[in-house]
Amino acid sequence: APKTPSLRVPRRPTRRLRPASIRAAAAIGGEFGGLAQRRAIAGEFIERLRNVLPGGSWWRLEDGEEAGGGGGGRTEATGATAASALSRMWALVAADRWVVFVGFASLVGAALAEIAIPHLLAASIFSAQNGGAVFYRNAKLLVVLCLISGVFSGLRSCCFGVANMILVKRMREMLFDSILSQDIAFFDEETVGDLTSRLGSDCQQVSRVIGNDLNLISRNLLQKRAAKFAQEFTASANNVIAVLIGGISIMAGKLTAEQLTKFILYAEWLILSTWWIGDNWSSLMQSVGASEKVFRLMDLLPSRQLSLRLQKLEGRIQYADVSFSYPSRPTVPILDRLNLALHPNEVVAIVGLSGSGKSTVVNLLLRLYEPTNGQILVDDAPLSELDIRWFRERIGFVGQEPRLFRMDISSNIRYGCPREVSHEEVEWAAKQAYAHDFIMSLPDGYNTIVDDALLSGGQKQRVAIARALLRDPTILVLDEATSALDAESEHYVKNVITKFSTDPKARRTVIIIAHRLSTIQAADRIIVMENGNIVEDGKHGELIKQDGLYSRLARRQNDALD
Ligand SMILES: Nc1ncnc2c1ncn2[C@@H]1O[C@H](COP(=O)(O)OP(=O)(O)OP(=O)(O)O)[C@@H](O)[C@H]1O
Repeated sequence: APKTPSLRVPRRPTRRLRPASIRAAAAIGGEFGGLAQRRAIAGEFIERLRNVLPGGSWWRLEDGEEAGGGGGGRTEATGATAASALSRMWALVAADRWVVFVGFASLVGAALAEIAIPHLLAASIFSAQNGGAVFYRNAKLLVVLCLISGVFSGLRSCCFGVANMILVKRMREMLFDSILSQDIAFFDEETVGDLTSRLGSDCQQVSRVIGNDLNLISRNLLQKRAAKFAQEFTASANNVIAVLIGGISIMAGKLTAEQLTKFILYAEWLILSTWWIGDNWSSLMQSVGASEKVFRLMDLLPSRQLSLRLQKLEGRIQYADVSFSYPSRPTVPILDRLNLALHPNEVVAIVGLSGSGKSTVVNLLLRLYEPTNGQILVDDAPLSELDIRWFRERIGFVGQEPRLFRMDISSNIRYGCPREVSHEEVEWAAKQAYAHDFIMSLPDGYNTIVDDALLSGGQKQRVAIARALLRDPTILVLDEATSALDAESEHYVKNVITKFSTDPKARRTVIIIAHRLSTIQAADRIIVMENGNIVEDGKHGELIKQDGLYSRLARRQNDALD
């Protein structure tokens, strides 16, 4: 339903800061300052005047600065940005432009019908005095016009409502697409609240442009024009500016009561239309302001991606003098000239105290971030030049807290696999990950619906390992859960890792970030990290003999178990 000023609650007086120009003038002082101050006060007076005139905001309940969608408050657009924002919105709905055209056609139809109503209303009332055919003819016409206006108004609201939904849907899809393709560093800086606000309230506010503002502005503009046009036909009513003068004119016989009534009805209409236009104009500008934030995010491109694809990935990885700081904390070095070489099919465990940089080493390999200095080579090709999608399809990653979706276990294991897989293959992967037995003990086996809450941490990790193995990745990264695994799960994870190093069919390059040293004793090599550097490198037995950090960590964990 159209918004009318009378529906609004009067705005409580807001505390306003004195404009900077007044404060500056006061600070300058003296005669020159006095002149500047007078000018600034005049400027403020004009601003207040504009505020109470049509389109001003004195009756609004919300405070300008405090209101608006989350993450940035309300922004009003200027004319130039409004034109470009409107043309982009038009591009989004252009494929379904017929809805907008039908909406505008109905708008014109409804406005023309409505504008004739006051004229006929007055004519009907006054012809009722005399009774007879004229009255009945006017009354019938009035009913027909009301019907036409009702049907067209309904069609207009419906079409603009549909156009509105199309705009919001397309905008949200494009924005969501753009958010998904951003670099991980983008998410370090943007808060979830801001992003959901862009997708939610900002898109909704933008959509008001078509569904509400443009629609009502056009309707009222049209009615203003039509009212003026109709007014010219109400003879001498044009010469009257007030009811009082009208009354006097009636008494003097210059004007009929019918003419005065028509004039009053049209005059009221004109005033209301003017208010509505002003009101909707400022709302339109706010919607366009919200659209700027949305379009800015939509236009944000992820970092440049290259498209080198190797004939076959063997799984040789080399970190050459890699230094790194997270973009959100550029002054804090996390890795400092790190050198590390992993051979194809090697099972390497990375251990170290919390915060030593283990996950960061893996984040760089997954290309979630780019090294600040140095480079990572994969099969001797710079990682930064590889087609990232192609490379990630060949990497399996099992995080510390794997996510399961609310669907059956079989679908959870298949999730993300780029090819069709049979049930036998799913079962094979589950057996490799030591998940088959516990899955079979569930009420519906592989068809049991699960989600994050229905399985233990160890079981979820084994389902995630099965998911990764089903894709048969050349490189597998396993970030072992830090939270306590039950003894049985720990035993199975240990078995999985042992299988990678001993079973020729299961071999691939494996990187395990380990927190329980008991699980990685069978690894081909153990890398020990401290403060972003590698401080020890060797097999379990060798490192224990070295009596360094690894052996201290191992002793500490044994003591904890005793
Ligand atoms: N996204 C990030 N932005 C800024 N700093 C980060 C980010 N992620 C990690 N860090 C910082 O980088 C350092 C190394 O973190 P990292 O996660 O690599 O350590 P870790 O050895 O894997 O630790 P844990 O064993 O606890 O998982 C820590 O000081 C951490 O605070």
